[in-house]
Amino acid sequence: MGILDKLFGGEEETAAPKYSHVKIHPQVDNGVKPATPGFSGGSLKCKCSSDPVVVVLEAQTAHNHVCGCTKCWKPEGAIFSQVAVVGRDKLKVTENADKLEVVDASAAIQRHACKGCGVHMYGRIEDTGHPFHGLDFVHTELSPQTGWAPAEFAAFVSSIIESGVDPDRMDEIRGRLRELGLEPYDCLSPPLMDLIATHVAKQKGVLR
Ligand SMILES: N[C@@H](CCC(=O)N[C@@H](CS)C(=O)NCC(=O)O)C(=O)O
Ligand SMILES: [Zn+2]
Repeated sequence: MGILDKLFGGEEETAAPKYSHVKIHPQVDNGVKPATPGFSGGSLKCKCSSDPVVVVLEAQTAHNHVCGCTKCWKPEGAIFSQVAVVGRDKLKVTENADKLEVVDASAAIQRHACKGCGVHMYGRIEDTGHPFHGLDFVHTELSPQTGWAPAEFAAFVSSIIESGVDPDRMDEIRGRLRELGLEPYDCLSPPLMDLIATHVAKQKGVLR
């Protein structure tokens, strides 16, 4: 690019991706696609070839993100899960609900997994005092529809080490997340952390 282009905003210089060899999750590895405007829901299906569990979501999801924690369901080979939320009143199990079981009843998020294929169909918070009560956690990659809200950030990034990822790979993994526009956080994103803290402050009565 010449000096005049630089001064007067000629051609844009876009850095070539440096970390495209680093795989995060199939839904984001080739770039994050925008949601379809007006998209208002669809279905999720587990991976069983017969009698699959089907869940219907009657709304677009929010706060989609990739999560590096050890508890969220990930597709084979992925180091991150991709998980979004939807209002619990917008989620219905429509087929083969009898195949679902709660993975860990003591966890805040009750993850309902298919006993056949192991896929987590939804996670629900039953504790009414929890900041995220009312929201269910879902993996929209299980949907045949396109148009779902894309991942916006990366959560619990350092936790991938707990799954066995070499700590020496963290720079390239955070580098790839940034290239994809998924800002890496070691807990949740600042808006969600603020939401949790506000909830706690109101519960304690230090904020109204
Ligand atoms: N370092 C832990 C973090 C687990 C964690 O706190 N996960 C978050 C994100 S999904 C959470 O909200 N967990 C609540 C739960 O699993 O019920 C791990 O990787 O297992
Ligand atoms: Zn998680």
